[in-house]
Amino acid sequence: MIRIDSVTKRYPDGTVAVDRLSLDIPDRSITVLVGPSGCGKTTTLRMINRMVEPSEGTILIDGVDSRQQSVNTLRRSMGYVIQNAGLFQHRTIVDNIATVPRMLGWSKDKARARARELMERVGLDASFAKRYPYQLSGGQQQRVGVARALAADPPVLLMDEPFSAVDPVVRKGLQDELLRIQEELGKTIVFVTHDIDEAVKLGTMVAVLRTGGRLAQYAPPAELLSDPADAFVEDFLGADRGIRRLSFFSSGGLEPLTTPIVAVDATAEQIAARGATEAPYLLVTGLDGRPLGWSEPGKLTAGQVDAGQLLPYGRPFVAGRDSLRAALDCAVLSPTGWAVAVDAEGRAAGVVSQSAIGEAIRGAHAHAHSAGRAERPTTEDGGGSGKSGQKVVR
Ligand SMILES: Nc1ncnc2c1ncn2[C@@H]1O[C@H](COP(=O)(O)OP(=O)(O)OP(=O)(O)O)[C@@H](O)[C@H]1O
Repeated sequence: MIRIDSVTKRYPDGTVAVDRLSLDIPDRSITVLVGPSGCGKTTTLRMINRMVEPSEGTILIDGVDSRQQSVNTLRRSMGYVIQNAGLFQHRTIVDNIATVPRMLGWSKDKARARARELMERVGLDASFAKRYPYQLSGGQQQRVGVARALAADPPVLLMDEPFSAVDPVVRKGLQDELLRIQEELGKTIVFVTHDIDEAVKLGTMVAVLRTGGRLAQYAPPAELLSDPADAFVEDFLGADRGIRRLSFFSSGGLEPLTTPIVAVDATAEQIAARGATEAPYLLVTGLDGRPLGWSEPGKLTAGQVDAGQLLPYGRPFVAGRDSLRAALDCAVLSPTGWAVAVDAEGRAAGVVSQSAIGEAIRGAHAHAHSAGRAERPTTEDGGGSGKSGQKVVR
C-alpha cells in the first residue's frame, strides 16, 4: 500500500500545491486523482516517485518511508506514463520499450524479446517494432508509453493524464485496454485525470481534489455518485450523476418477458397467442433467435412477415451482464419504449418495459441504501478493474 500521510507541497514561490493530503492507495487497484486544473494532481503523483519532494508529511510504501530508499530504486519500482507518451523520437518502438530493461543491464536480445511481448500485451501489432514514434498514431504512441512503463515489471504504475491527447474513440480503447492489463497484471496504478467520466470508469477509488490541493472526497466511484461529500463534488460530478450511477447496478434483477417474442416463421395460432400478452408490440426474431424488429400484433400475418416493415429494435442489452443504465438507454431509444434483452450470443431473451426498469432502479437504490452504499462492480466497457462484484457493462 502507498500511504500519503498529511503531505504538503509548498513550491519555492510560496504556492501551496498540495495541502495536508492523506490518502491510502490500495495495492493492485486503480486509484484516480481527479480535480480541476491546478488542484495539485501532478504534484501529488510526482511526490510518490520523488520527482517532487514533499515539504511536509511522509509517503510510505509498504510501511517504509519513501525517503529511506534511493531515488533510483524507488523509480525503478514505479513505471511512469505521461500525456503524449514522451517517447524517444530517435529510437525504434521496440527500443523505446526496452529502455529500462537495458538500463538494468539486460542483454539487447532479452530486452527486445521482453519489449515484443509487451507490444502484444498492450495491443500493438508486431510490425510496429522497427518503426519510429512519428510513424505511429497518438493512440498507438500511448500504448508504447504504457508498454515502456511496464517493461521492467514494476509493481506500481504512475499515469499522468495519459489518454487526454487522443480522440474519444481511441481514448475509450486505451481505457478498456488499461482495465484489461490491470486485471491481468494486478498492478497498483495511480492515475491522474481532470475528466470525471474517466475517473469513474477506471477508478477502484477516486480522490477528488479541490484547488489548493485539498482533498474533497475519497471514495469508490459508486459512492461518489450516490453520496457526494459537498456541493463542490456534486458540481464536479455533473448534472447526470443519477443516470451515471445506474452504471453500477446490474440488469440481473430485471425479468424480461418472453411471451411477446415470435419467430419469423410463427403460425397464425402462435401469433394470436402471443398477441394476448401485456406488451403492446411483438418482437419478431429470425430463425436463429436474433431480434429482427417490432410489430403491432394485428399487423403480422403468418408466413408473410416482411422484416423490412418491422420497427427497428434499437440496441439491445445483454441481460444480467449489462447495467441498468444500458437497459434504460435501450428502452429510451426504442421506438416502442420497450428494451430488448439478448443473451451473450445475441439471441432475444425477452423484452422489458420502461416501468419495469423504473421499478428495478427503485429496488436497486433501496438495496444500495440498506447496504450502506452501492457495490463496486467491474464492467466490460468501464467502471472497474477486476475486483469483486458482478460483470456489468455500462
Ligand atoms: N514548479 C512549480 N513552481 C511553482 N508552482 C508550481 C510548480 N509546479 C506547479 N505549481 C503550481 O502548483 C499548483 C498545482 O499544480 P499541478 O501541476 O500539481 O496541478 P494539476 O492539478 O496537475 O493541474 P493540471 O490539471 O492543470 O495539470 C498550480 O497552482 C501550479 O501552478
